Amino acid sequence: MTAATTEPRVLASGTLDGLSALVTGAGSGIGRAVTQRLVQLGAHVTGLGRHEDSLKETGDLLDGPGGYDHRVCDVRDTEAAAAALVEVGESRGLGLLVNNAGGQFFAKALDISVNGWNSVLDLNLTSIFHLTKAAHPYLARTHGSVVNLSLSGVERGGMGMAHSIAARAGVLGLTRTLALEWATDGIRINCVGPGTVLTHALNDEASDHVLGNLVHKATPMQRPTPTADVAELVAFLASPAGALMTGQLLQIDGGAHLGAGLHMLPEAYR
Ligand SMILES: CCCCCCC/C=C/C(=O)SCCNC(=O)CCNC(=O)[C@H](O)C(C)(C)COP(=O)(O)OP(=O)(O)OC[C@H]1O[C@@H](n2cnc3c(N)ncnc32)[C@H](O)[C@@H]1OP(=O)(O)O
Ligand SMILES: NC(=O)C1=CN([C@@H]2O[C@H](COP(=O)(O)OP(=O)(O)OC[C@H]3O[C@@H](n4cnc5c(N)ncnc54)[C@H](OP(=O)(O)O)[C@@H]3O)[C@@H](O)[C@H]2O)C=CC1
Repeated sequence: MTAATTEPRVLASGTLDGLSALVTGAGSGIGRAVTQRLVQLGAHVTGLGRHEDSLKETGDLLDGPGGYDHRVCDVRDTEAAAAALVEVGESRGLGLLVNNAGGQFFAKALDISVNGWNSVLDLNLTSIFHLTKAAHPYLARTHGSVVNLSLSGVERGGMGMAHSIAARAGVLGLTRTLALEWATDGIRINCVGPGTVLTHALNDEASDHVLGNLVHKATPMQRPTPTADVAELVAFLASPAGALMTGQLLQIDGGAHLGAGLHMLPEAYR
């Protein structure tokens, strides 16, 4: 199954002129699409990830008036990730942090070891707490924002994803709490919950049969979420049009969170 090619380009060019952004997991999939769109709209993006080659490839694919550089870093090394962010903040300021790096393995809760649990929680929750906290002084200066990549259905549960759902529900709680605590600092923080996005990463994790179930049975609109749609939503939240959006979970999923979603469909992950 291959990704849809829809390219929503709704925001006007120049919308993010001068914005300084940091995107984790910028070397592939959603993170790469977000980086591409932010740069098209005029932002300067620093991409973070563990693999130099894929981060460089993102840079090679960019077209637009903004700028791009990258840092190789594992976000689970919370000190190194915070240091990379501070370097960006000190050198050119920071107006947007996109916590996109994440993922999990699919397993029933009874088959998840303590180590497996911790590795997914470290990646999808703890790293976000540390990086977002490190961003506070810089975002306060710019009245900037944070976008956390979450999951469609995060408020309901997801078969085979106990660790990941628990982590993302934690991120949602963190998001709503920081939206309250940091509102008077002028900082906004939101979650975007994509449905099935046919990135290479998901294709590697799930069979065509599973992907077919996710798209055709678990998604009322019966189509996957294109990376470009997610990217446009992230850009919207970072733009002046999103100036009063904070503490939100925006699910961009063709209705998957409503009830026909994977949480209702045990066979979705088999
Ligand atoms: C089918 C439903 C689809 C839902 C819709 C879509 C929702 C979400 C989509 C996406 O997120 S798309 C992106 C998909 N790609 C990924 O998620 C890949 C990312 N995964 C990883 O990077 C790694 O798996 C990890 C989660 C970071 C773990 O990596 P780490 O290097 O820390 O792991 P290990 O050291 O190898 O193992 C740690 C621990 O975990 C246990 N474990 C690993 N895999 C499995 C498994 N498949 N089942 C059970 N347990 C597993 C492993 O055994 C280790 O535990 P111990 O053995 O030491 O106890
Ligand atoms: N695809 C989908 O259907 C959906 C995805 N999501 C979420 O959206 C986000 C992006 O997913 P997607 O683009 O599909 O997946 P990808 O695997 O393509 O993207 C994840 C990116 O994060 C980076 N990354 C992973 N672990 C680390 C780490 N420890 N430190 C730094 N960077 C890391 C990876 O690069 P590298 O390996 O080089 O470090 C990779 O570029 C994830 O959080 C995912 O769970 C949510 C809903 C649905």
